[in-house]
Amino acid sequence: MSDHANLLDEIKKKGVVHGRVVLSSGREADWYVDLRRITLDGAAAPLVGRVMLDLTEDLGYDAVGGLTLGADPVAVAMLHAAAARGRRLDAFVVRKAGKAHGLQRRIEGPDVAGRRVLAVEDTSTTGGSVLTAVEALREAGAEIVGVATIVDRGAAAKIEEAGFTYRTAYTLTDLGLG
Ligand SMILES: O=P(O)(O)OC[C@H]1O[C@H](OP(=O)(O)OP(=O)(O)O)[C@H](O)[C@@H]1O
Ligand SMILES: O=C(O)c1cc(=O)[nH]c(=O)[nH]1
Repeated sequence: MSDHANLLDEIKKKGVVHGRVVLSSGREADWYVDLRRITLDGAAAPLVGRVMLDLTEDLGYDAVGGLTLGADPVAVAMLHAAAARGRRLDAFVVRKAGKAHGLQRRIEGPDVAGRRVLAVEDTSTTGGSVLTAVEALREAGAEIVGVATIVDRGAAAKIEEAGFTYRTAYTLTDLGLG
């Protein structure tokens, strides 16, 4: 089976949780896609790196990251998958709020100013989190080549309306939830 098919199996097996939940936006839902159980899973995380690289390879970027925490292991998986392919890819972490001590950086990691970057998320429902990351990246002087998620939970229109190229590895229909 392909990496894409294997990762879909892993998400269905380990990531989908049924039950009443409150989402990041404050909305309520009857199921949750817990992608941390995928991006931090020793078998699934390497698939995440390769699938997300394959999905976005044509966009031409040399740094990847997004709003902590969901985006962090996605970006790190991509960094390692790229290294395994002989390609240099840096990662960064966008803090939810600026830090008051130390170097007081909002975006941690190698500098993004003037670089072509990809903004990632594990999943996106309203697009609010990833668009917050994109705003911080723009303020820091990065050029955002696109936005990519593992699972789109309904944010595609909002992200595209904001003017970004948007890619997702899986839709809710792929997961049997659409
Ligand atoms: O598209 P949105 O409506 O913004 O929702 C999606 C966000 O929700 C989850 O993170 P969460 O806010 O739970 O925070 P965490 O990553 O710190 O756990 C997920 O990782 C996305 O970042
Ligand atoms: O909208 C969210 O907060 C959200 C939905 C979901 O399915 N998974 C997740 O991690 N966050």
